[in-house]
Amino acid sequence: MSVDQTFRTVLDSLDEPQLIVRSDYTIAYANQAFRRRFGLVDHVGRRCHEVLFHELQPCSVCGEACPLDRALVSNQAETLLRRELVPGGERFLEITVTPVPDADGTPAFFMERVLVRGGNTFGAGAGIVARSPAVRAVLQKLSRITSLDVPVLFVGASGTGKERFAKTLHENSRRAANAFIVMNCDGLTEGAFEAECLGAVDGSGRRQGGLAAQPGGTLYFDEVALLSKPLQRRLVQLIESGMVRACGSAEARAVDYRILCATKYDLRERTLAGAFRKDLYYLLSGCRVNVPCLNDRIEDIEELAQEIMRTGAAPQKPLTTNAIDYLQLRRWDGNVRELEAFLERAALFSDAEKLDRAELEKFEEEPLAALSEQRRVPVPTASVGLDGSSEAVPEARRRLTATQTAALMKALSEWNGSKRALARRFGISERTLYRLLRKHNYSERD
Ligand SMILES: Nc1ncnc2c1ncn2[C@@H]1O[C@H](COP(=O)(O)OP(=O)(O)OP(=O)(O)O)[C@@H](O)[C@H]1O
Repeated sequence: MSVDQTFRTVLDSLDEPQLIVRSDYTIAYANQAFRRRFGLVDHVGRRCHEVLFHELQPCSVCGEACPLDRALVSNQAETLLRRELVPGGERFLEITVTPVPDADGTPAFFMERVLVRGGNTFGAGAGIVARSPAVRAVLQKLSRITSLDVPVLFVGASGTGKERFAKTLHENSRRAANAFIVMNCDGLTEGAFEAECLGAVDGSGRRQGGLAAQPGGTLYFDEVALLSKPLQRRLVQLIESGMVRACGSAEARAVDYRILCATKYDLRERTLAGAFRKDLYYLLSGCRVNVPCLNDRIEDIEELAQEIMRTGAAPQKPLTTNAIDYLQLRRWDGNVRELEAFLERAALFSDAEKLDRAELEKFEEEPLAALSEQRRVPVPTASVGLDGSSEAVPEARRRLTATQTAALMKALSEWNGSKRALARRFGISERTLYRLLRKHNYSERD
């Protein structure tokens, strides 16, 4: 059964997410509302349980009731409410499956309407992609601390989404209606800090505006590791007392802001080296949220890619299944920001109507990771608290996951270039590549 253009147009005009599904659960069509709501591009041929619940087996095999199975037997519409645990809470999917009979009365296909009902979902509606366990764990952690006013330290490599998660925390907190202010700590002067917090000095020597005048928001210190020593002291005062005092003034003013900080550096190392105040380290490290590298959350890549296509500045172009496979197997040492830049470059400059793997490969650049490795740029490593406790800080890992290794072995059979170029493409050293080849008994004949 194929879905003709007129039928597609009708389905796309509906506001409710609808799938057209065959009795073997494969999707013949997903309307625009569905694709928008569940973030799908290449859906045709995939099965509804994969798309909705990320299950490889049909729901009934996984011990869940299936409205399609029921509709097959009853030959009438069947509705089911399915509870799902999602980051920070739960949600309910109301699924109604309606058989559409052919001329002899047997179901030719099924219409499957999927509505998201109620539930309390942290980050819902904020466009946060959280299919991977790693990001779900982050949202879970954030949901626990959203109502507290404690300072939070976001730790993760550049481009992983520290600011995005911090903003989501703000938007889910009681401070959501007030400002979310970003302070860039790199090169921040005491004067600029005071002006931001207490307002600018007017002609009569009085301070006007500033955060003290618009209380109740969230203050995000971007790259807190680079804050100067005098400002570190003032940040300690701000966290401990909620007050800021202008230099040379006896008067302190309350700055009612929740403090969030972020860094890609190992703060413990900086503290041990004397570059970061111990008291500030302890104030911040109590509530630390590690934001994982994109290489450690490949389950998110498909939806992120679609989100980027949908919201980016470049013209929206569909990504084929092999393009998604490629994005999932490639390394992203520049994290989500690199994915955004790569897809926007391809969407902007490609002449093709849709982007497949071959088209994407045309827009590859020399991986920065290879260059930075040559220059020995330090990357954040595992962090151990001053008290001896340890927590893994995301880092650009040099090891491939099992899926990536399998992909590499597959890519090798089609690869025309040098081993060196292949190793670079996968972000590993040539030595690691040869070690993997030996491990997998790969010979040139293969
Ligand atoms: N889970 C996610 N869902 C949707 N978008 C995401 C997600 N994670 C990251 N992003 C996007 O990735 C981009 C980079 O995020 P962001 O600027 O917050 O990174 P960062 O870690 O603060 O980077 P830097 O340390 O360089 O300041 C943003 O466009 C952000 O919206």
